[in-house]
Amino acid sequence: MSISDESPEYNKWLSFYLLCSLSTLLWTLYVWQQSSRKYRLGNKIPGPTAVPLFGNVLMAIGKTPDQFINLAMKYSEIYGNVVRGWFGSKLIVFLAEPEDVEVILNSQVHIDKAPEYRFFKPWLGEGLLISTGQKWRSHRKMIAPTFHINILKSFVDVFNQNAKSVVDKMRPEVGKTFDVHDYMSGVTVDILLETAMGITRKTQDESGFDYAMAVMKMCDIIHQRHYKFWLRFDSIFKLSSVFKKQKELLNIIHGLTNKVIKNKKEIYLENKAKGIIPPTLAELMQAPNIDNVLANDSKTLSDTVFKGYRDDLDLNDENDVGQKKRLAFLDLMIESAQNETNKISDSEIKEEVDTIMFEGHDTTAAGSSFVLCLLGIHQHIQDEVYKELHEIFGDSDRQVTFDDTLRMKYLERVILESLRMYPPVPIIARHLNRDVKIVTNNYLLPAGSTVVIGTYKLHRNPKHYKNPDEFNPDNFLPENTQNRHYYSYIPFSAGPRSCVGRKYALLKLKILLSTILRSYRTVSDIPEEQFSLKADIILKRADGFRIRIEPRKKTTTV
Ligand code: HEM
Repeated sequence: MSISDESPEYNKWLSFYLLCSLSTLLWTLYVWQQSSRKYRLGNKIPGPTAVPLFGNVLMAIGKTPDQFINLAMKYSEIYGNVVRGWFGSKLIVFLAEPEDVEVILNSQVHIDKAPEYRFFKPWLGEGLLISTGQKWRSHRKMIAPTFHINILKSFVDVFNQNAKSVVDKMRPEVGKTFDVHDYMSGVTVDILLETAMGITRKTQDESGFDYAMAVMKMCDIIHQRHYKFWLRFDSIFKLSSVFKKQKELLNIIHGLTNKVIKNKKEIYLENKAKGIIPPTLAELMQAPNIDNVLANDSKTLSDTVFKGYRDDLDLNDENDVGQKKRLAFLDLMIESAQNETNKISDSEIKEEVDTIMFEGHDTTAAGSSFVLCLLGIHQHIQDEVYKELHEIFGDSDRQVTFDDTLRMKYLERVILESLRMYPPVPIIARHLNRDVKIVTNNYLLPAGSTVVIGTYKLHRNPKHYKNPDEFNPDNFLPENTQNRHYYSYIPFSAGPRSCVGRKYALLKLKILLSTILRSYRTVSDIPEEQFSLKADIILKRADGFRIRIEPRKKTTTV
């Protein structure tokens, strides 16, 4: 009996053979893959069982941001502080041991960001956060000095005015339960518009508000591209409604940055023609005396905490040349481009301003919101903070000075501890261009893999913090920090690519929080065990930062 090539029997056999051939092909591919160097090295590291071709990617699909955090925590409980995962054929290694983290972050070689940062590219271009190589080096060298302590001191007034304004805005909330992040986010953008772009409250029109909203929504889109697996593919993303939304938002964001840069440049040139020239970056960097370091009593607690990975920010401050007129970061960049100290084009300036606006926004908004919630829970710690503030200010409601911030030692410990337990940037990711050997078990991580540093997990290592899940500002008493591994505390990352805004952020947080806490007591009825966290690029509470505020006793103006 013959089987005709039209018959159902023939089709059945054909399908069977095709399926067998495909399975054999996939199996051979899988076996070949597994024997490759990358797989051999990767599979030495513990991690969940991977499915052929997909690796571990299927377990992440469909997870919401808070479920994703829980999953990551579950695997770190099972496999420890070095865990591998396969994203298809891509090796991802999660690190949470300070010794291993130091190998990566302290290196001048492993400075490339992971491919996921490309989602920021349409917004931030080749700004400091994502650029690499020579471009990153030269821009970092140019931008780090704009965060010089003298420039920061000149922002104290802006921080104070905005802190006062948010206290006023929060007044109608007295006695109610509300999400304090809304307020922290708003005030942070206002401060950034002023300090990064030089747009003051008076000169801000509707576009400032639209810009702030657009920044917040763009963060959300980038986050969606991280956890909605299909949106990772540019071809699919470009067909989605999210892409259309992104285009609209970028028009708003880039529209304002371009407009401001254009105006500022025109003003600079007009002034220059009149002989009015602002102080130059070069002036700031030309220290009359290299030994003129900041006196010890003007060093903050965090200067000590972060001294282990001394970065270019410290070098800046040693070149202290006295207080200067206030200039926004943008003014400084325009000035340095115009006087040809630095080669930077208008579009590169735009990328750097957009980067600062992004990096400086939700990080501090989330950081300050966590502090207010934690103090709302731990009333005895809030009492200590208030006692310290009362010692500094008495009953006066005068503005905070830079020197006052140096005296806020306990508040600083509270901020550092809050950043330990709830680091606004919960993961830092790098792409490895070369093999690297880490300390744990001498594992060799092959070039081409992605390293993910889990700040959240690292900061809760019982080897370095006695009761890691307990909110205890005393973790930052000098006697407790001096023998701790420096890389066990990296809320601002560390090494050459550390956060350039660290000192700015800490100064702003102290002024903002002290002003709020002098006016209100915060109260929270939700204990930390019930916080529902989500890594929305920035770590936040999925359940909202809900607190109540009660007015402090009436103060008298001096
Ligand atoms: C509590 C507040 C902040 C936290 C926790 C924080 C944390 C971080 C972290 C962890 C990184 C490294 C990111 C990575 O490698 O993926 C970073 C980079 C950066 N941050 Fe911050 N940041 C804060 C505030 C700020 C502020 C206020 C600014 C600017 C005004 C700023 C500007 C930057 C910039 C430009 C970079 C890129 C630096 C480079 O790659 O050279 N940050 N920040």
